Amino acid sequence: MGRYLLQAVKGRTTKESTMSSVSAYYNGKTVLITGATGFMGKVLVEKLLRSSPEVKAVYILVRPKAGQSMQERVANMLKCKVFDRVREDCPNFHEKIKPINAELTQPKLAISAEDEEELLTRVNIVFHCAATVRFDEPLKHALQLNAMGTQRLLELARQMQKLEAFIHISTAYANCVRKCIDEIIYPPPAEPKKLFDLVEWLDESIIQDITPKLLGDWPNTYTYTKALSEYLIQQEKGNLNIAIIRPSIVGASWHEPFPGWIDSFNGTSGIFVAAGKGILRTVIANNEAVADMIPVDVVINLTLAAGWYTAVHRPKNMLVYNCTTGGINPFFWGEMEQYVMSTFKRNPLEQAFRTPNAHLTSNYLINQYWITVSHKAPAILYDLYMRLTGRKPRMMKIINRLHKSMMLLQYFSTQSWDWSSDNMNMLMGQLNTEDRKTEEYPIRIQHHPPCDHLAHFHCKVTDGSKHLVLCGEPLLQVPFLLQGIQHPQALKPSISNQQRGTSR
Ligand SMILES: CCCCCCCCCCCCCCCC(=O)SCCNC(=O)CCNC(=O)[C@H](O)C(C)(C)COP(=O)(O)OP(=O)(O)OC[C@H]1O[C@@H](n2cnc3c(N)ncnc32)[C@H](O)[C@@H]1OP(=O)(O)O
Ligand SMILES: NC(=O)C1=CN([C@@H]2O[C@H](COP(=O)(O)OP(=O)(O)OC[C@H]3O[C@@H](n4cnc5c(N)ncnc54)[C@H](OP(=O)(O)O)[C@@H]3O)[C@@H](O)[C@H]2O)C=CC1
Repeated sequence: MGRYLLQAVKGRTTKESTMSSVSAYYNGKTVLITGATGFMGKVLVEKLLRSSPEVKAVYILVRPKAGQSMQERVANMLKCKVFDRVREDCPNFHEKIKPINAELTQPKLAISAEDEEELLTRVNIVFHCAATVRFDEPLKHALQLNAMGTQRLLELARQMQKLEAFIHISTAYANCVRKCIDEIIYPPPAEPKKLFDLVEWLDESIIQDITPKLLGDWPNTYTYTKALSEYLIQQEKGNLNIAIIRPSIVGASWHEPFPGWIDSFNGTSGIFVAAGKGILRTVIANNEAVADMIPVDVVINLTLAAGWYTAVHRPKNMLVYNCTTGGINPFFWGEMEQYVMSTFKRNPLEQAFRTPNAHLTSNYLINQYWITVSHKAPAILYDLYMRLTGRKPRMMKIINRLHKSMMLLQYFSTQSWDWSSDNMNMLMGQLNTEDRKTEEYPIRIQHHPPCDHLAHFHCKVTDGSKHLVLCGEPLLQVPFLLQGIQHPQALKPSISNQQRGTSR
């Protein structure tokens, strides 16, 4: 093992090596992860523990939430199906995970002095995934978490005695006001410190009122605060070795730990579910615009590989990695519609409201027409039926929520962006022969026709905390869209639960 560690540390790429240099690098290291309870964080923790079983410790910053203590949350998280494979490979993997009570919006991240001391003396690599990804987050909270939280974490990282790399997860849409996005930090939408002062003393309602003015061309508080945090990192990184990863729309896993895992309705996932349930019939989108989706495991591979490269090669300048697919393997929303619809026709979901039949349109009036005819009218009738049969009406509520999310997403479904990917290509070149041979860290999808990889990552949605199972197979439980909807013409599942072979 020592030989591989040495090789990795020296950045050698010899043919004799029999282990991925990325995996070898993390063996023996102490890692700190924020956002580990989230969609991407879980996949990061899993891959790290599975591919580098000798990793020394993985500290995760976790807050108590929804009446659950930090310990309860972590115990629940580790039961998640995404950890099945690592559980099999290394049954004691949980012993490596060291949860730390933290709240990123609080001064000093609300970490106790004792825990802070432990982190400062031990951590070698930081992965910062925590963020609010809600598009409608009030500006004050989005700033406190995405921008100030990042600043606070940087402050902590600067004091870490053994830190080798700090990896920040941003988004490819942080600079979505530009059409061509290079792997550089652009000027921020506003001076972060001035904004922090402003939100400190201004009343919440006044901040809400002036938010559209402050956002300017930015479509939401999420992308705005992610742009600010990139700039803050550039300004305040000091001597730290930092890299920024910018994924586009992150979808279900391609291969790892198994195809199709997802546990979030963010990005396109919720829309696909609504379409598959037959509830969503019309979507504002441009057929010719690129649907830039990337599987979560590919993003995590790139993140870990970038961590290795940053720590071992210590590039002079901070590197930004655009983690996108459109430039390499473009797939368009029009193709997506056909692909998603044909998949649902072949593999109908359980208890669908109607037969799936969603269409994209870029015409606002046509969309409004179909919203009235195909969304609202059936919802009103269905809710009437529910009332008459003594049950609680809920379809209109679902439809309204769907419309709200479609409104927030349409900015991204009607435009295309060009992201350069030179750093991603460079990183691929840096991976040693063993990395390429074993494909342990595939960081881009280039040799598969688009539909091939979509077959995995769009149509397989499995388990997770939200009990989603949509593997080109029936959907089991989807909170809120499904519960209570027992339409007489509900589509029958194409295969049984036993055949499905999932844990739920
Ligand atoms: C056929 C072809 C299609 C083509 C289709 C094109 C679409 C084109 C998309 C472009 C996509 C760009 C993506 C940008 C790239 C990033 O950077 S992605 C990361 C960015 N963040 C996001 O995507 C988040 C967007 N979502 C939001 O901001 C908020 O969820 C919304 C939309 C404002 C809704 O807020 P809300 O009404 O308060 O609802 P929310 O609290 O989110 O959810 C309440 C409950 O409903 C559940 N739920 C939410 N949505 C759903 C759903 N759809 N189904 C079932 N349950 C749901 C939640 O899980 C939650 O359940 P519990 O946790 O309570 O059990
Ligand atoms: N999903 C996507 O499509 C994309 C995501 N990204 C970026 O990737 C990163 C991860 O996203 P994703 O996993 O999807 O997001 P999730 O919403 O699934 O996870 C967010 C994580 O941040 C944690 N968190 C939120 N608020 C706080 C807080 N106040 N203190 C401590 N921790 C907090 C959450 O913890 P808790 O469980 O306690 O809520 C959770 O672990 C984000 O930085 C996001 O911007 C970029 C592009 C696309």
